Amino acid sequence: MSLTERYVLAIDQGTTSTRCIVFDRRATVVAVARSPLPQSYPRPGWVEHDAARIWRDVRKLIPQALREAGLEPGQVAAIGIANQRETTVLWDRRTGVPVAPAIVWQDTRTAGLVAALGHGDLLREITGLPPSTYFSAPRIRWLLDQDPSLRVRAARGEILCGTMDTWLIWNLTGGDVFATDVTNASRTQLMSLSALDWDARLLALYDIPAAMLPEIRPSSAHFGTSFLGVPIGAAIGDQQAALFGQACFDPGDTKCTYGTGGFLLMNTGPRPATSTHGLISTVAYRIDGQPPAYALEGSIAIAGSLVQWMRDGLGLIATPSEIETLARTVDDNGGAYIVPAFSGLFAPYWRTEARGIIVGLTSYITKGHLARAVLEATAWQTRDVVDAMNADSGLTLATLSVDGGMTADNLLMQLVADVLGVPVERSMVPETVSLGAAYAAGLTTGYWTDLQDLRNNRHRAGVWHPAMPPAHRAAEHARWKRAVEAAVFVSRPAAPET
Ligand SMILES: Nc1ncnc2c1ncn2[C@@H]1O[C@H](COP(=O)(O)OP(=O)(O)O)[C@@H](O)[C@H]1O
Ligand SMILES: O=P(O)(O)OC[C@H](O)CO
Repeated sequence: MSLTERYVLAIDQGTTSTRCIVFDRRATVVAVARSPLPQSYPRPGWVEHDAARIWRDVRKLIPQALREAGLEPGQVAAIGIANQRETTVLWDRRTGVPVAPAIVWQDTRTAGLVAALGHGDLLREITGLPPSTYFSAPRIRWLLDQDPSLRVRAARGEILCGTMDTWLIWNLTGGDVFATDVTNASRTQLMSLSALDWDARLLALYDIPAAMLPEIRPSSAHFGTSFLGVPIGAAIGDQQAALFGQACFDPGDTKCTYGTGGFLLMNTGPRPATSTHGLISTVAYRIDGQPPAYALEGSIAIAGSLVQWMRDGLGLIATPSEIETLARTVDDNGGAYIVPAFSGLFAPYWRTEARGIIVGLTSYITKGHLARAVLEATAWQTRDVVDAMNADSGLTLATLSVDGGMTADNLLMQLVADVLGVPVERSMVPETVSLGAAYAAGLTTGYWTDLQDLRNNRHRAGVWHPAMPPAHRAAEHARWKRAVEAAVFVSRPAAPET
C-alpha cells in the first residue's frame, strides 16, 4: 500500500474527555471516538483523575476509532499524543499500578507548599514559570511527602512519575518507553527552558529524585511502538498541539483556543522570551533534529464557563449558543461590564484575590446587555493578553487564529477582531489539538514531508475583520480597564499560592 493511502491517529487526552481521531493526509477528520472523563473533587480545592481509567479509555478508543474508519492497524502510519498538561501521576514500575489518583492541573492542594518553598525568582529564571499550584513539581513533592517510603523507592527507580503523555506512552509500549516531550516537561517546573533537561537545582529544591523522571525527547520524535504495532511519532501538550495544528510555525504566529477557559500561545522563535508582563514562557514544540520553537502563553481562567454560568447560575439562557441570540437583541453593552474573576484573574494580572463583578448597572440594562457584556469580557481578556504578548515579544500580532467550542459564536469572533484591531481566523478543522498531534507524529514517520506540507493543509472556515472605530475601541478599553481595577478592589485576602 502506498503512503498516501494511510492515515494518522491522534489521541487527545483532555481534562474532561479523551478522544481518538483519525486524519487523512489532507487533515480531514475520518473518524472520532470519545469517552467522557469524570473528575473527582474529594476535598475543597482538590481535583483528581483515575489514571488507570484514562489508559483503559485509550485502549478501548483506539480500536473503536479504527473500526469507525474501517481501517486495519497496518493502515495507520503513526500515532500522536496530545494531552492535558501538568496533571501528574506516580506509579509502580513493576506492577504498572498508580500509587494514588492523578492530581489535575486545577488542583490547589499544594498552595501552602508553594508559598513555603519561595525561590520565585529562581523558578522564573530557570523554567519561565511563576511559583504556582498550576505546575507538576509541587504535586510530585506533595505525593512523595505523604509516604516517606515512596521517596526511597522513587530514588531506586521503582516509582515512576509522569504527565499523561508519559503515562500513555509507557502503557501503549507495554512499559518499554519511559519518556516525555519538551512541551510537557516545560510545565513540570523541573526543566531548564534553555538546556531542555531536568535541572539539578530544581530537583534539589523540590526534593524530587531524578530516577523517577522520564527521558525528555523532542515533541515530534519516535516514542516506541504501540500495542498495535504502529509507531508513536509524537507527544505534545494540548495547547502547544493546537498551535501546531493551526500551523503557527513562524515567530509572531498566535492562536487562542476558546473552551472553558482561553489559552493564547504566540510562537516566539528559537529562543525563550522573557516575560515581564505576566505571561508564561514555554516550549512551543521541537521537531527531532531541529532547534526548539518557544512560545509565550497567557491563560484566561473564565471564558466559555462564563456562558455556562449565565445558563446554570443565572438561568438567562438554556444553551450556550443562545448567548449570541440574546446579545444580538441589543446594539451595545448599554454601559455594563462583567469581569469574570470567579477564581481570581489569570494572565496578565495574576490577582488570585480578585473577584467577579458586574459594573455600570442602571435600570436601562436588560439581559441582552448582560449577554453582550459576557462576550465582551472574553474579547477584552484576549486583548489584555495580546497586549502583554506584543510587549514581551517585541513582535506585533497580525492575525489571531482561533479554535475551540466558543468559536461557534460569530458575534464573539467579531468582537475579538474589533477589540484587537486585527483579523480573526477560525480554523476549518475544529479539532486543532488532535490535528497538531497528528501533524507532529506524521512528520516523524514521513507521512507529511515538512512544515510547508502542513501549511498547505490550512483552511479557514471564517475570517472576521475589525469594524470598531479606533476612538470607540480606545474608550471602551479604558472602561474595561477600570472595571478590572474594580474587580481587584472587591478582592478577598490573597490566597497563599500566589
Ligand atoms: N455558541 C456558543 N457561544 C458561546 N459559548 C459557547 C458556544 N458554544 C459553546 N460555548 C462554550 O464553549 C465551551 C465548550 O467548548 P469546548 O472547546 O468543548 O471546551 P473544553 O474543551 O474546555 O471542555 C463551554 O464553556 C460553552 O459554554
Ligand atoms: O484539557 P484542556 O483542553 O482543558 O487543557 C488543559 C491545559 O493543558 C492545562 O494547562
